[in-house]
Amino acid sequence: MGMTIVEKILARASGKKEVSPGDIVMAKIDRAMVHDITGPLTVNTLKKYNIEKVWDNEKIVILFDHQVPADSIKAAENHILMRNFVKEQNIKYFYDIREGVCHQVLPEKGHVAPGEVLVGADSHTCTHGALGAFATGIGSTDMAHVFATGELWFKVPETIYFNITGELKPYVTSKDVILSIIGEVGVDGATYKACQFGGETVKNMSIASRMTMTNMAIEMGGKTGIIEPDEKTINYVKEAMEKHGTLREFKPIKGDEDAEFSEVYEIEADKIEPVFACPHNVDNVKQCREVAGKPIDQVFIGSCTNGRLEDLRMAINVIEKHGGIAEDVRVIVTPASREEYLKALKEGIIEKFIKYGCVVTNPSCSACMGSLYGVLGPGEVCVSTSNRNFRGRQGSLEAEIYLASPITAAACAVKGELVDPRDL
Ligand SMILES: CC(C)[C@H](C(=O)O)[C@@H](O)C(=O)O
Ligand code: SF4
Repeated sequence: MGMTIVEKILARASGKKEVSPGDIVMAKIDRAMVHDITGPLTVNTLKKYNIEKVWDNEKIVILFDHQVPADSIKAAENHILMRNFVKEQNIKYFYDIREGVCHQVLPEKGHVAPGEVLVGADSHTCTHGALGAFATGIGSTDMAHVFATGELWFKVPETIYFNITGELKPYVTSKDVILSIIGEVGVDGATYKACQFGGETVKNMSIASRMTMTNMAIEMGGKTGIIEPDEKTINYVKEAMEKHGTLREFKPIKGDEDAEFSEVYEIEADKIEPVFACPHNVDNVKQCREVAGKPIDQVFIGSCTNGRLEDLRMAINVIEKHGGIAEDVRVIVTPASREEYLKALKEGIIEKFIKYGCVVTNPSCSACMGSLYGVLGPGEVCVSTSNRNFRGRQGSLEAEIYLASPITAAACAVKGELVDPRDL
């Protein structure tokens, strides 16, 4: 019987010829990542078990993104603890407060390659599956095991295949595709499954748009999101590695022709409309026109879902076309990384955001989870390009978050209310 890409990656990483869903395997880890919030727990667990040396100081990536620059004494203490650990263990890849969100920084610096196994102490590690790796979020204590041994056990997941064909309509983006999928599947409809996205629509997407899709696999319970590597993937990865001195050999893997999926969804791209995930669940997905007209207080354009150059471009185009943002709406723009920020700066995008009265912040998780700034007060309504809209996610339990694409979010910023970008 044929194997899916995920099965083949896990088989190779555990030294087996064949694996099937449900098998327990011990896999070798190619890259392991912790950030400023999850790292301290991993380090303290290592200390508790008297582990003196990590398994490989060149395969661990440590990065600060959630609370940067430190916004509290607690955050500053976490940073100190992690900086000390980096020195003590001679960790080769350490990115202090300046680089941006882990799920953009790792791919762009060449830390993710097709066919590899990547674990991160962050639930959106599934993002990296857009590059054809098996990538998944794990807990900080499991991460301590990885830091100590370079291995971790996995139950081989079943795979759901989303076959997406046809062309997306104008004003519809990969964010609308993934939100629509989650609306159909439900927040727990893919629990512990690998969510594989394919078809000509995905093939035509940029790597950034693909990352938006795999990023949100966890929002339907997925163990990972994955897209088979193609020429675009290989070029992206090689370029990133060459640019940052992380060049290494990697062997891309694709699924077998006769691989078995637990479910297959056929999705027609031209039927997808601009949508919002409405409060307070990611699967509460409605067409923009169904909820249009509600006044809003804040718009957040950023995060590991939609803070990349193409997202910033899409947003500024809408704002510029309509001559600016509504007077009483706060718009927070956060590039996902320093590199994306610099590119946007060179293109003049940042200057335009500032000119129109948007607040442009340093690359970070920013307002995404209310852990840094852009916190919402009671009764406030926010349109966000991020990936979670749970009660209290960005501050007050009485605030409301509508998730949307950068085009839709920008349209709402222009109008000062929920709107379908085609109706501006
Ligand atoms: C802080 C971190 C553990 C958390 C996660 O794992 O996802 C955060 O990034 C989030 O998006 O909620
Ligand atoms: S940007 Fe948001 S979703 Fe992504 S890692 Fe940061 S807090 Fe988590």
